[in-house]
Amino acid sequence: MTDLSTLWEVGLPLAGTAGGLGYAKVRAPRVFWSLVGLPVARVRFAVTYRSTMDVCGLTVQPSRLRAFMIRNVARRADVQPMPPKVRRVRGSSTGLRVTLRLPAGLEPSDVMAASERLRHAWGVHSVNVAEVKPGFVELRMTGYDVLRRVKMPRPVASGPMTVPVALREDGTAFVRDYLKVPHALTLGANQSGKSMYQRNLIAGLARLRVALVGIDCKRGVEQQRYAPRLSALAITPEEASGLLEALVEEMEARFDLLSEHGVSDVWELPDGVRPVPVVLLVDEVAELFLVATKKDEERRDRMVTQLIRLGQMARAAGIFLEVCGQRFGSDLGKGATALRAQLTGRVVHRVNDKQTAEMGLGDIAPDAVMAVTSIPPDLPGLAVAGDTSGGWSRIRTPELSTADAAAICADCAHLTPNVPRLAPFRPVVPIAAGSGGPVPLVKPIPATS
Ligand SMILES: Nc1ncnc2c1ncn2[C@@H]1O[C@H](COP(=O)(O)OP(=O)(O)OP(=O)(O)O)[C@@H](O)[C@H]1O
Repeated sequence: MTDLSTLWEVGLPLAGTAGGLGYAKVRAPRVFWSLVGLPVARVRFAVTYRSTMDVCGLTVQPSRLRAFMIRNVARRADVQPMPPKVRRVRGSSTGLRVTLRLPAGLEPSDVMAASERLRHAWGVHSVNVAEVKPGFVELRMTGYDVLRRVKMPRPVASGPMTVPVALREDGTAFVRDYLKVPHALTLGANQSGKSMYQRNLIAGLARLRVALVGIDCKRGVEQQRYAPRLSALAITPEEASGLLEALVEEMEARFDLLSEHGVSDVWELPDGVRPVPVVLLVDEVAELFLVATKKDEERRDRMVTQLIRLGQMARAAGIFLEVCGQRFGSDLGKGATALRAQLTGRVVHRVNDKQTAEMGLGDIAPDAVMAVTSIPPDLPGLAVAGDTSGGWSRIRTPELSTADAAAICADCAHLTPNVPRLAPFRPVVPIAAGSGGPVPLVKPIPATS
């Protein structure tokens, strides 16, 4: 009887705890990592650090002076190879971050090359290595697959033109910063998650003091719902041509303004004079390249030339491009590769062939092409983001419904600037579906241009 009651008193709570942890591991990996994974990883790291670095080839022989000190001051006969010095260890709800000071003879690429071995040695989901400053690297370990269920970290970077759009596999936010990377291209096959990416971007941009301009030649099926927050929208190639012409005129007028004030960038202008930044969102860029007649061909050539001009010069005038499509190669027609070269931020979702992955990343981050071809179809929204530094990372957007994105645009409608040159393209605000009435009227704030 006593045995039975002891078993009941001790076994039941133990079984409950084990069951709870097993449930948390699957359903709430963040909680499981914080309660179990992180303490275990910390201990494992502390106990095995030196031997792991040794077997991973990340140790160097100490300098002669140091070897002399070890022998004569510390009175140790054997002089062991030294691993990088651990400067800081920080745990988080997604992983563990360790800052290392590299000894002479080791460089960040040595640690990057060993990241897969380190991951296995410490039993974590991934190890990403980032150079934080010369001589220092940060090991960003994640305890579980953070991209399976995306939860954006807080606080995230902020700035006048920064939008957190997705989560990186190292647990940090992937931030679209237009001042660092002014123009970008997003590629992906059908159902790969391009629209979700655009939705997150628009929802973030809607809250900033920027003019959003849309070109969606699929008759506006994607962008029409964001109309309350759009300063201009074109839904046919004819309208797109006129809108691009107006944008180029706007850019030229802004250059006149820069020249009047003797500055080379809108951000150098005084606050009261600076024109509002403009972000042009082009959905399914291939639609702009399609031609049926000779007349269409002329219009296409004009539009592509205008887009290339914007790509080459508009950054200084505060006009940024965000282009999206399924493919973007020379097969689209004249000017496609010249335009692509201007779009230096790249996000490539699952694609149908290696060639498309190469179109997206081959010219800026060749190592990332393989990563794109291995994106599984059961993880829509997973993408590879690269930039001209050659660096790349896997990212995934949080889920955001079209209704929620449209509601954010409607809530932020009062932030919609009226850019006079783009006024003829101002979209008609549609009746909100199911609301039984119109969405709040747009209250334009006067443009300063
Ligand atoms: N980050 C994500 N997390 C979860 N589900 C996602 C994510 N991104 C996309 N999805 C889902 O995948 C499906 C396709 O997404 P989306 O419409 O964004 O793809 P797309 O590339 O724009 O497709 P298409 O070109 O056919 O319009 C949708 O059902 C969407 O809900």
